Amino acid sequence: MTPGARIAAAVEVLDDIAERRRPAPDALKDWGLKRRFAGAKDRAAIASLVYDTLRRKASAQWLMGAQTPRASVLGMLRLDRGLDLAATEALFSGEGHAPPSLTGEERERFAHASLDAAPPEVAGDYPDWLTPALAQAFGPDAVAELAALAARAPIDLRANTLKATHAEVLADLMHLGIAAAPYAPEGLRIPAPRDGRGPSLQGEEGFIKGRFEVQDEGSQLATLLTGARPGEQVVDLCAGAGGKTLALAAQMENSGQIYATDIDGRRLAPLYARLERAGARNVQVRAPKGRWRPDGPDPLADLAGGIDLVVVDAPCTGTGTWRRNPDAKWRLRPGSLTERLRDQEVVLDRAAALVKPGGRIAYITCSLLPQENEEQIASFLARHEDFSPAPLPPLPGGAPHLARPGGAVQLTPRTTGTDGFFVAALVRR
Ligand SMILES: C[S@@+](CC[C@H](N)C(=O)[O-])C[C@H]1O[C@@H](n2cnc3c(N)ncnc32)[C@H](O)[C@@H]1O
Repeated sequence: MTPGARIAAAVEVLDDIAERRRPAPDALKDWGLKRRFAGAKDRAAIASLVYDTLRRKASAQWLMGAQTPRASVLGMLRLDRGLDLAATEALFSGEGHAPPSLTGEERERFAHASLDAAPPEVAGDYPDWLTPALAQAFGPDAVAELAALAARAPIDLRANTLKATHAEVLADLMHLGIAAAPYAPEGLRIPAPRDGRGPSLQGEEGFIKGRFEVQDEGSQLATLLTGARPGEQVVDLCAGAGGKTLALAAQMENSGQIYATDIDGRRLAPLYARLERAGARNVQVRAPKGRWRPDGPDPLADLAGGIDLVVVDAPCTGTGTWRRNPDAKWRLRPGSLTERLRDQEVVLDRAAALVKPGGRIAYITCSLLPQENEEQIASFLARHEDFSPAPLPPLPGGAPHLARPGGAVQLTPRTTGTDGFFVAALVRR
């Protein structure tokens, strides 16, 4: 496909996403199924155009003065890819499968419009209903924080110390331009690929042998902040596919016991093979039969009141991961925030019943919203008088972060260079 034809394809996929309110991966998959002629490089280039456009959707549309997918792509080419008018006109040539040529107005706006007078939600590329929450979280830095969340993320890996040292994984993957991650001791980083197409890590021998996992540095730091120690009895209450379970197993040096569960047993399915590959031997998967309900059978019933540490990697809006999932920011609705807030209350109350006196809860979200973070903790403390805020272990390498009430921390792309994570610790007196 020519570069122009790839642009036309991206506009078509964005049209589908806008008109049918479809998730970007589904729209891209459908497009690919109907266009078998497109090769892997074409598909990757189109996906990268689509995701980059979604990252900058509000500012691109403002710049071009129109709310169409075509305007969004044009604005993104200038704001994100830094293309000039001549290069853009060469792509929008109107020839073959390329999109139609620029109109006079498009040419004018592309060359001269600016974001100088753009409101915060446009300059920061986020849905306007979140303005009050983000202003509460970041004050005058809200736009800068959200702009950093609209950039492409690097690919982060974690050396699995149950199988290999950090230095060994680094040496194994030198051909990918990898370097040590800035803060997480076992972290490694491949810079954000320019064309959005990362290396195929799943084919690396080191991955197949479990010597490393793909995991954002923020997620690695959050796991360290749980303070899980070798020999402890730990519940990973929202284990999902087990990203943090695997990191916890390595942090605990395969000793003590981790009980991994989730409300939805199906989500735990990939965990069995991942544990095997990673050589994690201190994990028991306790899958519920069907979906766990507060009034149904509890796969953790025998553990009540006896656990040193319950890790609550809570269901949340995922606002902190918008770099990797830009589609999600335009799909998020106030109703889903309300639902997540209710889920978080349920998991936290479930965690409280498992902790022994003197034991802890580590509460983690990948959200930037105070309602899901410090406010959720404040409301938990009001419901559970036997718990108090506890200090977190120091962040490795003096990783910069934002301080939150009760010693909690907020990591952000702008401050820490990671996905946005919130971590708080609570101790049962
Ligand atoms: C942020 S994800 C977990 C990600 C996972 N820990 C990882 O690191 O890969 C949150 C998980 O919480 C689960 N969840 C939601 N409500 C729950 C509940 N009441 N009890 C346990 N798990 C719950 C969801 O099914 C989802 O898998």
